[in-house]
Amino acid sequence: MSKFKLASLLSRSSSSATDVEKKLNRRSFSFSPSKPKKEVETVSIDTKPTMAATETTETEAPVTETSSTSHMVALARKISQETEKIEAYMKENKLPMPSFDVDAPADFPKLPEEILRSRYEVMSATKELGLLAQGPRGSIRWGVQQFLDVMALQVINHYGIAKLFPADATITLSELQAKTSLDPINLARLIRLAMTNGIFREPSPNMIAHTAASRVLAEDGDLEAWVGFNSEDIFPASAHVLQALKTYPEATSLTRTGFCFAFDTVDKEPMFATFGKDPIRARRMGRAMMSLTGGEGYEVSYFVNVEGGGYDLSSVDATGGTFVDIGGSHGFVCVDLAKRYKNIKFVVQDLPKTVDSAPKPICDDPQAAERISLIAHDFFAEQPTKDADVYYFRWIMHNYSTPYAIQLLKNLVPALKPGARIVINDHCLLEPGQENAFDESLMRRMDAVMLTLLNAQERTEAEFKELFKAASDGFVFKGVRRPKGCRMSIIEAVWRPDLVIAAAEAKEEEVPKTNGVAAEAATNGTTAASKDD
Ligand SMILES: C[S@@+](CC[C@H](N)C(=O)[O-])C[C@H]1O[C@@H](n2cnc3c(N)ncnc32)[C@H](O)[C@@H]1O
Repeated sequence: MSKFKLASLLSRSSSSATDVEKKLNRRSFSFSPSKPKKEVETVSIDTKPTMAATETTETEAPVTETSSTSHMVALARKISQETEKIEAYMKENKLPMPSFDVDAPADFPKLPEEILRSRYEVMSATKELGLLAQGPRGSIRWGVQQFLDVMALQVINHYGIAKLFPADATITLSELQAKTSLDPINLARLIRLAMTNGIFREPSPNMIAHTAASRVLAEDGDLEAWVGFNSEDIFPASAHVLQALKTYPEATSLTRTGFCFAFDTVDKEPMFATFGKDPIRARRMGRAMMSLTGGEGYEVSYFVNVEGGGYDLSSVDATGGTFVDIGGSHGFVCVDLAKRYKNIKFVVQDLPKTVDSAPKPICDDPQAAERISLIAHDFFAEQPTKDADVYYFRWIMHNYSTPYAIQLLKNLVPALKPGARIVINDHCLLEPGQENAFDESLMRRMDAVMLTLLNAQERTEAEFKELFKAASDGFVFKGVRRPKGCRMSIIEAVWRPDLVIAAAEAKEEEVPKTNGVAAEAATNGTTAASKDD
């Protein structure tokens, strides 16, 4: 008997989210130890973690810790050294230094790589120095209360306090109190708590003024949505994660999440369905996502620009092939790709409501627009676009726990032609301490958000590889790349059922495993095959 059931490998394999949940309501391999990370091709900001006791920087005059220099002083010197580099660059380019003064820019301009690196060094070292200055007990005692800062910001954002007076004006506390239905005493106490984080200031007793932070909260609707989504959806949901984990420790179901416990939807509906019924909340989440993904390190250009380490589709372009963007929203990735590649045909798939609300025409370039079609498709059903060259998932896999993610890949199988590429564009977690400290904290928070809302997760390279392997032996994992400066990685596999068939036949004929590519592919998940490709 062949080890590989070819019929099942090539069979149609769609099923609904609920079916998946019933069949596979367990975490299948999340706890498998990952191997030490091999060198990734490119990583974003190449700073070293600063928590290590023996710390050096990659600057010309490294700050080293000697027996006469404490780690705290080494950190303080590093902060000073890296800040001076930032200042020198800003002065040279006649740019203002960061400030919370009301008229200061809300963001740094786009910085060259080494200055960006200095910024990250300062952020990481400052955090570490702050923890050391608090001491271990103090860092925990006071760290655990950070949710109160979120609570103050939640209330201020919800009541639109920042929009109640102009950026260049001051207002008395009583005038501000008169402009809102928020109880006056509570307004005063929460605004003063927010001030400890640079949001508003009190230049003289009972006179309130804006800072650059409160000003941007008033002016930037996407940031307002980001704060609303985080503080009114994720924050209450996170307070129920413990309850969810205690009740359903396997933590894979979309309807048994912290979110579901917080909003009374346990075993009723997943978060996406709850938002589907509430247009205001759905719109807020959409704008919040725009605020995140339009930000530094997430731009679509990182995927599109081959010169900067993006994904090369020129061979697909040469043959006029097809690119399918699964869960592709309004198709903005395909629009950018279509402007670069003049022959590729694009199919954007999403839920009917999303497809219906896409702009028409999809973009202002007719040559690009005519090659992009949008179709309604539920990615928990079998893939309807057959024989495409590339199937692309951006920000999709991290929304699902392992059983669902495997199902998403299985649903492709009936549509795949040999050589079809499956490209996932998501965070890919490095081993602890390999990322710069700021990015690591950001990605691990995102991982926790996924747990909170969807019992989902960010993944390591090993976990992505296992997803493909669990979905079908026909997927050949090709590895992970990350464009420089980008937080998202490009994870790729190719569909090679021929190798599985050959391996099965070889096995049936009792050909020794060492004989050839096929047997190797069958046993180790296909390294040889990817070299072949
Ligand atoms: C996090 S967004 C990612 C959107 C886009 N790929 C991007 O990079 O911004 C997830 C997308 O998946 C879509 N989606 C959710 N459930 C879906 C389903 N069952 N079938 C198809 N699309 C779905 C949502 O409408 C949304 O556009």
